[in-house]
Amino acid sequence: MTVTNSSISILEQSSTSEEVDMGTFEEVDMGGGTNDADNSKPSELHLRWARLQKYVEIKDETTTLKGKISKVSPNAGTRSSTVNKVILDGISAEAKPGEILATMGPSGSGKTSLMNVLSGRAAYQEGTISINGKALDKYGMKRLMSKVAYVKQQDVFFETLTVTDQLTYTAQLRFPDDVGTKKERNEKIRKEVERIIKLLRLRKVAHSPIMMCSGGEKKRVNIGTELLTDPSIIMLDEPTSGLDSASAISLLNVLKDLAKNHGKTIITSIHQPNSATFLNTFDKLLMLSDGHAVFFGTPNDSLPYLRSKGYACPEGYNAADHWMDLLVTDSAIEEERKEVAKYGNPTTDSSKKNSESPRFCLQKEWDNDAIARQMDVVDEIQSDGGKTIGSFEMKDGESKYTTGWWTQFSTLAHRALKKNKSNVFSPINLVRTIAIGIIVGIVYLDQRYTEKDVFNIYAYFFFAMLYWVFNERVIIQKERATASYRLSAYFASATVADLPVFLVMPCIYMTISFWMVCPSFGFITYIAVICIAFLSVMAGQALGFLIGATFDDPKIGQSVATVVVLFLMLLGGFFAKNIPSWLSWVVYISPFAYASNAAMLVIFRNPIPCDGSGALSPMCAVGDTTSFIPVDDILQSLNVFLPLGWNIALLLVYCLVPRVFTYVILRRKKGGERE
Ligand SMILES: Nc1ncnc2c1ncn2[C@@H]1O[C@H](COP(=O)(O)OP(=O)(O)OP(=O)(O)O)[C@@H](O)[C@H]1O
Repeated sequence: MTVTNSSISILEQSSTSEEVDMGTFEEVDMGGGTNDADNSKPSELHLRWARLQKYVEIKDETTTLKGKISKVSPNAGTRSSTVNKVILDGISAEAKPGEILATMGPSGSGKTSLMNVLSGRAAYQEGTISINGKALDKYGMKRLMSKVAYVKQQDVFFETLTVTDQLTYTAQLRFPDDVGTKKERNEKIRKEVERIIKLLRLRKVAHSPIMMCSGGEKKRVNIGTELLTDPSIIMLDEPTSGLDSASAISLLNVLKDLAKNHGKTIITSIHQPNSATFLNTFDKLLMLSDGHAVFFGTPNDSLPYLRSKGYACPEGYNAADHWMDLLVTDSAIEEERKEVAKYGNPTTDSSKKNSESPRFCLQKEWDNDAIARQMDVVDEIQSDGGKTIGSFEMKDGESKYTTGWWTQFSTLAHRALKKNKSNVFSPINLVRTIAIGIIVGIVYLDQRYTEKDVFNIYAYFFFAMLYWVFNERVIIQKERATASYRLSAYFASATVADLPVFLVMPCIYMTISFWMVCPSFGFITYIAVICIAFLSVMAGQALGFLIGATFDDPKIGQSVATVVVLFLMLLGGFFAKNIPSWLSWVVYISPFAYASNAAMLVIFRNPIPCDGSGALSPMCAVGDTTSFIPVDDILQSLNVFLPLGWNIALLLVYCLVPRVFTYVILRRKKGGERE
């Protein structure tokens, strides 16, 4: 059994662009009409969006607090206690191949939301997104998702893998299976990984574990992972956050190189760059405030624009800082604005002050319609499920995965085993396991197959079955969003790769303690007991998976696991001799019970000789050294139920059923990821 008390954690990996199909960009329909993209290379994608509107329904707490029954939702037109919170309000702009578009704005202005929508990872309610002049419908958006590399804010890595390993495993998952023989495929992957390492200047750390890399290097590894599929559009959510200025500049230079020399379309959100970066690195700037666009154009043009609105940037002042100063509203002014909105007195001082707030002025002044008209697509909107949108087409029956199940499974299992190796077989883990084996061995040293040792033997084996429950970790890494592999392959690989974690250490522990505690029981009993311990461990692992998958918050998962395991353990046999009858059913759902039943059935196969101690009186009288206790009596006194086969079968059920439920839960969660 292996439900942990140390950590049940669910890690979310933001491997969001792992669905990329290799080599399909050539097929992109360039679209017709007058777009700049007409002159672009086949692999280049010109992304435009017009009048993008996104809102989410939120509970109107003021309504609830005041006890109102309902409130009219502004857009839905129905009576309800929810209101629509506008996240993006009619945003229009474009990102061209060879250019870097920077989105800037205060925290909460909608930068991440915009990128989520543009990459196809979040829904939007109104507006048009087009690629090379073709508007995308729902299916086109889905396919767009596979063409965009999306580097999220947080770096998510298997920290113990080296940079080269991380890139190689990702490439193995994404390169199509049918690019020649296995050797040719591996050679291609090796070359591609080398290319990325060179491109992102990662040579120095190519063979270092990721955890040893600096923040800037980690970001570059993250970008490199996304670049493996040679995407045409690269979106980055605040790639420079947490980096010192030298690393930030170096990273931005890499992006510049990708845009200028490799024709990538790059969209990046950024927090207050320095003046030189602001003016010289970005080709276009989209300034957002409260979900509104307040400027779109070149960073250089943004300064005359501000001047024309009466907000000229002071001489020598960082232009990006100036923008932010204008858009970040003083909270006192914001409070007053709310007051005015609530009680409505347009002649008060506060409303006057509010109308003078640069933030609201800039929101009002920006001519959204003019930009939207420029961004409107030339071709009529496609309404055929995206089938005519070049490479966004997905033929009937075509798999969205570029690799087969077995490639996915073996790569993921290999990766996870490598990752586990350094964690699990650390010297400290080995020493701990050996030490515990020896201590338990000393405590129960040299038990004999006689009356007085029956209880000790029972205690030793029960402890052996449950010890690992409280010592191993259950980690389910939910690599959610889209992935370049099937959930089933991932799940199977996670189970297999965790086996060394769950089996090798218990095996070492059992080997040491068994031969110290009961050497006279023989090799067959040793093997049988180890097999039962494995089943017990796997049943516990399954239970841990299930709890881990059910609760997104690892802390909640951990707490639930502790309670569940304690409950099943306490009522699972050894500790529960006179439990109330209304709780007696618990023993039938406790895998501990089946595991210890099976172990007892394997150990106590022959009648037990009485040794005169009277330990099991009245089965053996004091001084009686000639009688034997029948096996059935011993088993009955230890509350063992069901024959060996049944106990093993039920343990197997325990190993399988929670895994099936875990798979279903992960599947449902994965499905619900997109809005
Ligand atoms: N699903 C949602 N439900 C409710 N509000 C949301 C949802 N998604 C985004 N928001 C809100 O929309 C606004 C914009 O969020 P977003 O994450 O896009 O901002 P941001 O500009 O990227 O901020 P930051 O710079 O802090 O990352 C925020 O007020 C956020 O709370």
